[in-house]
Amino acid sequence: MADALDHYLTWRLYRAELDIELDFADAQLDEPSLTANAPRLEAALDALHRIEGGAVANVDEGRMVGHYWLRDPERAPDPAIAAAIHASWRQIEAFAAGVRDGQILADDGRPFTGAILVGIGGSALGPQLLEAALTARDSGPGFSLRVLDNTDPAGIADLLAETGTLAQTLILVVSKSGSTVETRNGMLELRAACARQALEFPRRAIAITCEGSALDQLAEREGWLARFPMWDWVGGRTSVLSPVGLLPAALLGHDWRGLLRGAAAMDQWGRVRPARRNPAALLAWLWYQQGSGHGLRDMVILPYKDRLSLMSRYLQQLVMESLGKRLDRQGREVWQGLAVYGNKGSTDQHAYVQQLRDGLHNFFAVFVRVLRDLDGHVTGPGMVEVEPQVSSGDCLDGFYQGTRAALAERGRASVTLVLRHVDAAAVGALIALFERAVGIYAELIDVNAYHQPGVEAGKQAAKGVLALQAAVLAAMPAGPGGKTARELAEALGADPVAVWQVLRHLATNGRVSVDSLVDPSTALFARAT
Ligand SMILES: O=P(O)(O)OC[C@H]1O[C@](O)(CO)[C@@H](O)[C@@H]1O
Repeated sequence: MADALDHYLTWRLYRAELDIELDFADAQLDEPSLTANAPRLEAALDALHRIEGGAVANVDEGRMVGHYWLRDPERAPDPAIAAAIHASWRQIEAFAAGVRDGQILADDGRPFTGAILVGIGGSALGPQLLEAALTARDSGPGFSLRVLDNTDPAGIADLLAETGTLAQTLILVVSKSGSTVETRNGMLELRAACARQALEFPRRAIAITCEGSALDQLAEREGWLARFPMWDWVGGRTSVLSPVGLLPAALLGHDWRGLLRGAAAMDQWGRVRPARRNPAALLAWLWYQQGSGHGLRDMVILPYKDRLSLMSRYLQQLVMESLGKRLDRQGREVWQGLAVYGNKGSTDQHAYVQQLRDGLHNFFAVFVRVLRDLDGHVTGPGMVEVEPQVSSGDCLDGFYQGTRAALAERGRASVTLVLRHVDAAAVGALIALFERAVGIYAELIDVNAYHQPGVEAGKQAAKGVLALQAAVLAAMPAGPGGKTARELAEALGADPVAVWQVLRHLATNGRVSVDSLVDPSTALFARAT
């Protein structure tokens, strides 16, 4: 009779080269359904193979999907692409070394000591994940990275206050399209901050964007310190291993080539056949089986390591922007998706694990277990015995094992990714694993994982709001007295609720005057005095 060890070994995938294990023992996968669905999984792997070979997988946008080439340029279908990737590596290496060795200096002749990265979505989440995962914080003050990823004035003010002088700060403006509003605003705010500090913005500004984009043109025109490439065959949410993630990582002194090595090794593993032995295929199949192919169960990401706490935020974009689609590739309405959330264990145990175990059964868990308790630390505190012969790390691992068992006891599925430690190769491998699983799952549910038509609606509507605001401001009467939102809306032929919403924001910020904002039907608005 098969015992627990046999079961574990049956559902364990392990790669010695990476020292990474995927433990599906509690994933509730079963051989009969895997066998029955083997042709679908093999077909998905065939499709991924074609994508890696340069197929135009993003059909709507007529684009190849080449993030796999970023860590293995020789796979690119066009030698010019491989050459461009290699050239970007050389540029990253030279620039980061120049900054770190003090050959590239700020305009006051002193070294740059940190950077602010301005970007959003895929142009910020990857660098943030890498910074959090790979920066050893006890090795003294090193190069710092702050991220401005919103157009929130209070957030911008906080960041500027924390940074203080920008004299020793590089400003990395990251935008694939080069036209994202939040990123443009962040850049303009930092440009204004430089002007207030009598600093020249272009002397510290770096653009990472597609050649010829509005941002690229601006950077060229103004002679920014450097320009790094992005390419239309890399999606924003899979751009972390392009200059988007690699340049910040290199500036921080991370082993960015290790990231690439780890990702390439995972890709190699992810090409294994049959699908039953393939880590990405099995992970994708778990998503499919748990959510009945419709994302009916959420994926809860539970890394038991503080440095990986941004994994869920990173994966939220990768998975949800890729798979959350109204239409499938045949144009049928399918309303697909896979919700992702999580923070870190054991912290989450004191937040929502209660519901996971005892409440609504609408999820499966992805545990990340890191075997080495302390890693990448130059000095460690030594083992503190929190109980006789028990360390904090023993408790953390105990909580992982306990939570996993407690969930399994209630019939809740999980998979555990086991890493020896959090180094660049392991992080690169994790990124590649999820990228591949997304690609395979998209094939299984027949959606285009590489476009994001849904995010356009909100952007267009926001433009309408700003156009209405301009019209409202132009129509604003001078005081005393004033006009109500309804009167202004009638004069403009606009929706009175929309006009009220614009006015209350303007009035709260002193941009128009108002007698009182208590009653939307009687509030009188006039030009600010
Ligand atoms: O890098 P960009 O072009 O500024 O885009 C930022 C983000 O915006 C999106 O296009 C969604 O609005 C993401 O896909 C992307 O990562």
